[in-house]
Amino acid sequence: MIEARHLTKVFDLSPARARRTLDAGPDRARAVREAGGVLAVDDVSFSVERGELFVIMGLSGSGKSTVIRMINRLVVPTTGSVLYDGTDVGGMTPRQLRGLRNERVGMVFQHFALFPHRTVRENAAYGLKARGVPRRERLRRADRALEQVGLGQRGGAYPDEFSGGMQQRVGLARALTTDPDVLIMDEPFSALDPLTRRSMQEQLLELQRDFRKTIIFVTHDLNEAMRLGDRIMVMRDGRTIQLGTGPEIIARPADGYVHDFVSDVDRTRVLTAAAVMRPPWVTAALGEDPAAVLARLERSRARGAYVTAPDGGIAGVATPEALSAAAAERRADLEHCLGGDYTAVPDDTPLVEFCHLTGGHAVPLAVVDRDKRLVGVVPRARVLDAIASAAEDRSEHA
Ligand SMILES: Nc1ncnc2c1ncn2[C@@H]1O[C@H](COP(=O)(O)OP(=O)(O)OP(=O)(O)O)[C@@H](O)[C@H]1O
Repeated sequence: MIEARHLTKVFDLSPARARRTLDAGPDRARAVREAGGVLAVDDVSFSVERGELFVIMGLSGSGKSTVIRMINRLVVPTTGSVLYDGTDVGGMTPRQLRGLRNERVGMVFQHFALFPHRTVRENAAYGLKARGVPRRERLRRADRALEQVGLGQRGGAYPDEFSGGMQQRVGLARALTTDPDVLIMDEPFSALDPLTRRSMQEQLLELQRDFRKTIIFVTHDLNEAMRLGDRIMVMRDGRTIQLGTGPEIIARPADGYVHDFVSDVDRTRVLTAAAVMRPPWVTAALGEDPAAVLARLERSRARGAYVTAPDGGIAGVATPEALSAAAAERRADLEHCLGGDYTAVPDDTPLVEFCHLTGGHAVPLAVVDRDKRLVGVVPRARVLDAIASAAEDRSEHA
């Protein structure tokens, strides 16, 4: 949906001089600095899929805001380009660019002004006025957006009756009224207290589950990035140092800087079942011969076989005892062997939520995908390893 190619931005030099300086030698940052400029973003490339929540994370001054401002060309890149749905934003006419900013891309900032003398509903509808949408339609859309952010009944209130978190929801509602394809959120929750922040994050995830917007979310808080991001791009000094999913970044930090950053994160909340699972030892299909499955079980010394139904979902677990009985009775399929007891969790369940479920059954915890198909298993030892390494990391950091 959005593709950024080799974005580079130099401030405080003319574009021509900036480009000459960038070409001057290998140490671009230094060359720019010596010429009196600031290399805010240096050769950053990424693409954001439709429906993805893409997080850009980095400390203050790492170039995050400059990157997102280049996406809708509020900042013009020195070199590089942005493609929006395949169209080069740099080649858009002023009119197309206005359309992009007003209708297709919504923005939410950390601080934005609500009009104190207007109701929350009117505030939420504000963005539509400039677009010439009739008043009745404006208010209807504002009500719908307020509903989406959990303020459905409060449209008649005035901003000063609202807490910081509620005001920020009004800002989000304002961005949603135009039903944009993409939402760009620049540190939207940074000014909120931790509890409110947490509840806003949950609200955003809920909104995302229901509406699947394409969201680019900027934050300097790694825990927030991990909680929200489908993928996270870590920036430092204008460059991308790592791009991946939260569990990928935790498991394999690209360098010491990212490692130091992630050692602060509570891994038990970030590591998912998918990140710690391994392939199941023995699986079987419902129509199979019990004797053959029993032979496989004995070879692997597993204590049960996960049996899948024709639709791919788990039908149950066949234990060695049930399989031997069926084999003795010369039964032709596994239908009557499904006695084994097991538990399954979705692959995106965090470790902290499933660790107590392991070890309670003869077979390891089953991990299933969205269509309830078996994708892996988590034996108890795997969980203990993951928790131990999480704890080790925390004590190292302390
Ligand atoms: N308009 C500008 N003119 C000159 N320098 C700028 C301008 N905007 C940003 N910079 C510089 O570019 C670098 C990157 O800034 P940017 O605001 O993109 O970082 P950031 O990661 O978003 O930081 P923050 O979280 O503090 O907003 C910084 O050194 C900043 O001082």
